[in-house]
Amino acid sequence: MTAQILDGKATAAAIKSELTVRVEALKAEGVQPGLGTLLVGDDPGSKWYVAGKHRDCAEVGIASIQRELPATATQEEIETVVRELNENPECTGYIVQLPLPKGIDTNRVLELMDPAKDADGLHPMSLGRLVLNETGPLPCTPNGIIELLRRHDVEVNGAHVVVVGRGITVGRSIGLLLTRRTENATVTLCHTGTRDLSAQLRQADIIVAAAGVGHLIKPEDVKPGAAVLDVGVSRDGEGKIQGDVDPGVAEVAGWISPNPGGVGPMTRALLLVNVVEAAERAAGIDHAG
Ligand SMILES: Nc1nc(=O)c2c([nH]1)NC[C@@H]1CN(c3ccc(C(=O)N[C@@H](CCC(=O)O)C(=O)O)cc3)C=[N+]21
Repeated sequence: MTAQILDGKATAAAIKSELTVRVEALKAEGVQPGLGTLLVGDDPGSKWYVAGKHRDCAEVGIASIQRELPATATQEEIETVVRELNENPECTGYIVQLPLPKGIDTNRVLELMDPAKDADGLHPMSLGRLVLNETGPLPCTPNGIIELLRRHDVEVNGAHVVVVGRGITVGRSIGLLLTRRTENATVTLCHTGTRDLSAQLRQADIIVAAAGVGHLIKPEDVKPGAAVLDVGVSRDGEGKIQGDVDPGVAEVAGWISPNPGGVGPMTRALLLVNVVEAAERAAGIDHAG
């Protein structure tokens, strides 16, 4: 058996074409959504991601507001740009590209952001709202994973999802989405302290691999027919990017997300969703959909 593909690239394209329609509707109401990005330093990877986000914006009609600071920027200089973006009416949502340089208090920067403009869904206010079942921006990668499953008709309701990794952007937050009554999954959160990871994984109907450990998930860990989502990014001995899922898993799983081409494009698409929804909320348009 070879797993069916959870095609993130195609699904992200479909979401983007739906967003184009919503952006047109906003423009008809006189609202122009705009995504701001703050990039500090000159890490080539971060530059590339940020450029990709602005390319996505152009595709769906969202304006781009780009702010850059050198790697030597101080906490105060970064916070000044955050305040400017908070007040800039052209910026309806924004992200501070992570990680910030060493020595910068990241949480202090993020807490300074206007929660109404949080495009990542990772502001403490947004995460708090998620815990409290209130509407607000959702974390992009978890939301992208759920949307990817939904659009491929993979049953989440009643499923046992085993998540590997306790990072803020994926591991810690995805359980909050999956256990809402609308998703209705049962979630086990595993991490490096989990005693018998293989035993946990073998119970899973759906595996979310977000540990950042190359090829951590082996074919023998996977229940035949399970859906496996590869979120991980790490480098092998030769510096080549690899996912958390061993290629052999495709022979056992029922569904697999390629990496690249799976969760990454979905993260970017759901960022755009957050920008459009924030602009809709600000304009008093109700499109929770
Ligand atoms: N405030 C903030 N928000 C983020 O969302 C954020 C961040 N900081 N810092 C860095 C990480 C990383 N990240 C990626 C998103 C999409 C792809 C993506 O689309 N990757 C493509 C291909 C990448 C390639 O070919 O190199 C894919 O998986 O198919 C990758 C990485 C968002 N991040």
